[in-house]
Amino acid sequence: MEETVTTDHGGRPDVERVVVLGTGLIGTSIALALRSRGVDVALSDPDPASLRMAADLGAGRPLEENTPAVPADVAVVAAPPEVVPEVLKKAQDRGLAQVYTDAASVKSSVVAGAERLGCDLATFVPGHPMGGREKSGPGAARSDLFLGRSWALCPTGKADAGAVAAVSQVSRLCGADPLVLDPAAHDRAVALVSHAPHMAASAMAARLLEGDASALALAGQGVRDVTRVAGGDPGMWTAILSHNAAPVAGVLRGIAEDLTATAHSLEQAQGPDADLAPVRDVLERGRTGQGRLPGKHGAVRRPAWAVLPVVVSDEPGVLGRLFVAAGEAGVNIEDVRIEHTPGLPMGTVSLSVLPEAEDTLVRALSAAGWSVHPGR
Ligand SMILES: NC(=O)C1=CN([C@@H]2O[C@H](COP(=O)(O)OP(=O)(O)OC[C@H]3O[C@@H](n4cnc5c(N)ncnc54)[C@H](O)[C@@H]3O)[C@@H](O)[C@H]2O)C=CC1
Ligand SMILES: O=C(O)C(=O)Cc1ccc(O)cc1
Repeated sequence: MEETVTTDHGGRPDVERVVVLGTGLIGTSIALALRSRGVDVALSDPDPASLRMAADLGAGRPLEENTPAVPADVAVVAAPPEVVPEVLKKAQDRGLAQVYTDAASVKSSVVAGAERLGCDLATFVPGHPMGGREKSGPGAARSDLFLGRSWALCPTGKADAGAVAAVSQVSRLCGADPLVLDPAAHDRAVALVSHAPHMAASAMAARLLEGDASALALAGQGVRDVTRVAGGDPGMWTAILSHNAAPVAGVLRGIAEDLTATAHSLEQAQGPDADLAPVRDVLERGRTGQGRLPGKHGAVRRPAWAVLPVVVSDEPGVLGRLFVAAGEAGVNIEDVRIEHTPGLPMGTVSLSVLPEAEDTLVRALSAAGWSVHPGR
């Protein structure tokens, strides 16, 4: 059961004041996105270093200790899944907000925990933003993390319609598309599209421990794509997997069957003309499945930045000079990616800029003697 949420208030948001409890990657990213839309944000985290960093990044101001005179519109619990129910209960008891949501990657266990602790389910709309990174903490936060992503909302039957509308608006303010589904359906879906893929990536990445340095030196983009998410925090992922154990185990069994059949077929193969039908079957189904993922035809709305590769020599100060040259041309660098081939004295710095600034930057850098490669 699922439905898209049509409650769109447009214009000036009704959600004007938000409290974010947990200022790690997700909490700080939500807070930054809301701040960029003019929302007043108060922050809280038991780790003072995380809280200070989030505040320094402009994600909001620290939440005052005492009970607020006026509750915020929405409180977002962006803490590890196992503590979400208790954080929610304390927040509701303090009257921090009129409506509550969370960001945990699992939903049935959070709802069960909230029920067990006697949380008010009329004002709680469990949520899950489907944007993330393989890094933790506020230092990895980005205001555009949720742009064009789905944001699952899993209200129980007891939730007020106004609470669902308010949380839906929070998701839209972060640039995401809210999608309502029940907690069990959510957990089955994310087992397939997030949790089992994470475990499969980790299992592949664990094989890399067996490779010697020369094997790893041959690694190209393919293995990096397949293993990227394996860089996530093992503690957090163990908690996520343990809270969605049966659905994830089911998907992993299917993967294991395909891999076992593939390995068996390859072991039986006698020469290049061997019948590899089982292998081909997995490859065919894999290609069809990959094609079912939305995104290729425009579902993901990331900012359309122009990317300008600049080949630079690997020497001290070169990045500083490049950034100064861009600044002198009046061009703001939105993002930067550095690729350095070990053993070579050169590297490529890819500068992301607003499309309308690209020509100016190309002209200015070329005139100053930089090796720019637009359109690559
Ligand atoms: N990492 C990812 O890509 C995604 C994670 N999520 C979910 O978002 C939640 C937060 O994950 P991340 O931000 O990645 O983790 P993180 O490790 O970057 O941040 C978690 C923060 O929660 C704080 N925290 C711990 N106990 C707390 C408590 N009792 N009250 C308030 N804050 C507390 C920690 O001090 C830390 O700052 C998790 O439930 C996770 O399942 C959802 C979407 C994506
Ligand atoms: O890194 C990615 O591509 C992700 O999809 C990250 C992610 C991790 C955990 C979630 O609960 C949701 C999204």
